[in-house]
Amino acid sequence: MRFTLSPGGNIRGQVRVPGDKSISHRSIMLGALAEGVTRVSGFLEGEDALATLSAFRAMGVEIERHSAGEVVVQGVGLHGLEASSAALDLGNAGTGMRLLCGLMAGQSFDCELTGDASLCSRPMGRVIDPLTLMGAKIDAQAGGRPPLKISGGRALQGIHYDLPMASAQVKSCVLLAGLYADGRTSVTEPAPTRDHTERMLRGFGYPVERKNGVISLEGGGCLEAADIDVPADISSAAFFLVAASIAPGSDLLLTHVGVNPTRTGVINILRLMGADITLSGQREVGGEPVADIRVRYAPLRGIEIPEDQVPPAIDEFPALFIAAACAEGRTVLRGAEELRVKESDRIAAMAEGLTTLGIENDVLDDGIIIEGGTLAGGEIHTHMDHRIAMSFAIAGLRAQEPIVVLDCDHVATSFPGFDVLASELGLRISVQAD
Ligand SMILES: O=C(O)C1=C[C@@H](OP(=O)(O)O)[C@@H](O)[C@H](O)C1
Ligand SMILES: C=C(OP(=O)(O)O)C(=O)O
Repeated sequence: MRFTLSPGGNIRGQVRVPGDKSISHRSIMLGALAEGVTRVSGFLEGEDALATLSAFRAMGVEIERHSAGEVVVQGVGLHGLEASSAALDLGNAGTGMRLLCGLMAGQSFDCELTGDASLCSRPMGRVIDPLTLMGAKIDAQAGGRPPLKISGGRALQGIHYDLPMASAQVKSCVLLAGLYADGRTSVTEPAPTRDHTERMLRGFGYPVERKNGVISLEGGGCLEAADIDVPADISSAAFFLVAASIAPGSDLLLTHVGVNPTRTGVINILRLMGADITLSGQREVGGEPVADIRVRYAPLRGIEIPEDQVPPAIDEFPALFIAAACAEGRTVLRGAEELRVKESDRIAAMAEGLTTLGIENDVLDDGIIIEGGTLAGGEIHTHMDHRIAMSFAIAGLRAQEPIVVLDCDHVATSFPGFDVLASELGLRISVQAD
């Protein structure tokens, strides 16, 4: 599937984008391992979260899908999973695989985890290392890549782990393994990362402590089922925050968006660039802060992105690079080497596409320098990365000529229905089969 963007247009209206991907993965995992029935609403029916759902079904958990976004998980308790007869296929999802590694390390049975070509090229050493220290046995392919074979029946020991990189996936993996470990498991992070795992564990009645930057829990407890209302995904809303900011005449209301402070880097960065973004109706839903976000067109200027905003905006940089391309002056990003190990190398993939559109940029090991300018048209390669596809789609609003975005199938991993919603809001997008 490819997107064709006709130049111009603006973004107007009101929309609730699909559910948060991080919270959707976790709702299935913790719901499955809880005692009792967990009802999830607002679940993201994207391929990544559905792969996690299928993995737990394959391990004997009854999970019903009702009307849009309503999912009912019949918890089996921390020790109630059954061995799957086939490898568990996590598709495109780094989150699914890395969090599952932690949980599977604590089971009594062996399992194999696999995924698509993108996932099988991503580094898993970052979770294998701490899990091995805890006593797990995990065999990987060359370079610590999937497929992974995780041996069951290992006695795990609580450890303290200093995360070498700011990664919520690694933090969550270690904490989830800690549920099965003897004694206390604790982590420190080089910078705060999304804390949905900690919040949801607490919501399921499992004590998680945070003291002087050390996050810890004691193994051997149990999870009690709790209902979960998944907020709209700020990472999906981000495409429209940028789209409305760059297209004159835009005025958009994004409703019920998750605004957990570990996720709002995109709002902070856009505001530093001059964006007109206001939050209203701030409330808490199931332990997660939620708000309605209004965004109106405003001229943007280039900035040096503060490094402390990198973790809370980690998935939003492809979209933010489009904002930088449309801004007046130079934008500099450093300290973001993690972007190189996402679904694609997002620094390289974005630099390539920006160059195609005539935007000057310099690639750094850990970031990029982008000179704002005029966007031409051209053919963009997504490297099978959903966020690259949607970022170049919104670039059409400011392009001089049509943009064709090739290989857009992966958009369904995080944002099913993106093209329809974007078109309703004013993006001049059409979809063709490859
Ligand atoms: O924990 C999570 O749900 C996620 C953590 C982040 O990955 P890292 O932990 O690799 O930074 C993010 O990029 C990913 O989309 C979702
Ligand atoms: C990096 C992402 O997801 P994951 O690591 O779960 O594949 C993302 O959605 O941008």
